[in-house]
Amino acid sequence: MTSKLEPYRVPNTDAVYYIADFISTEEEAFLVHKINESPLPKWKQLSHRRRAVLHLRFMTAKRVLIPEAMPSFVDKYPDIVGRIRDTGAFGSSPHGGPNHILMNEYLPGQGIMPHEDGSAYYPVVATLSLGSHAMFHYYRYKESLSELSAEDNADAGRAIDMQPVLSVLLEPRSLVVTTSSLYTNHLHGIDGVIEDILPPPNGDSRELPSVRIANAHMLTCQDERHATSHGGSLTRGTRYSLTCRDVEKIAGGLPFGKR
Ligand SMILES: O=C(O)CCC(=O)C(=O)O
Ligand SMILES: [Fe+2]
Repeated sequence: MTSKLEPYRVPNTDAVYYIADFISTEEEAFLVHKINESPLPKWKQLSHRRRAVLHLRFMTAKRVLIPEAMPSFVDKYPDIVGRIRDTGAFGSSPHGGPNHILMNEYLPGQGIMPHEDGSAYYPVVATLSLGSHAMFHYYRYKESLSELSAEDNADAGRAIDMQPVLSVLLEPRSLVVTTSSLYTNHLHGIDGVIEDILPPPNGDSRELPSVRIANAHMLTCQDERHATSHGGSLTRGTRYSLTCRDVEKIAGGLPFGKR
């Protein structure tokens, strides 16, 4: 990854970068307003939450991108796409920056099951959080078949080790960049809870989930800093995430080329 991102590298990994205050509170308020204004057909109701393929640029069922103009609230004011491009996160990707953005809405209590983002994208995702924090966990698969229980085998999927390999607290207005092995052979997810409980760092955490926040020292919001340094709980509000990726194949064979 580029040297520009290096100061934002989350300790204990070489694959995740955390940038607090990637946008201002004014920009956040503007974006949330724009998101809520976006026409309803753009929203898709998933089983647990709404996702708007604010498709900025559209992807077909065959996972090929059809060029479409992005709404101005992601590439003019605020110029999220340009700012992400400037971080160098997509410096080696086919189009040098994100060309596709999926937007998720999470009400308190809603989350996203551990999953992989898949191979249609270049293996970098930059996620902007708006409105509320989220506790974001990365998971690995269990290694060998012998570790699989009969139940796991019946499921025919690979068993997931539910002890996260890395947990980061995503503050509102922050950008988290996931790259390389944490993109390609790990999973990620957010628990569907109404509050995140953080144990006191050196206290007795036997009765509490032992979550170690890898980016605790990088946080800038008062409540998040307090909860991670002293223990406590953080109540979820409505959160929007803009997940920005580079779709490798573009319909019509017209390469975008780097801007
Ligand atoms: O909301 C987030 O931060 C994660 C969303 C996600 O993993 C996805 O859309 O693939
Ligand atoms: Fe994802």
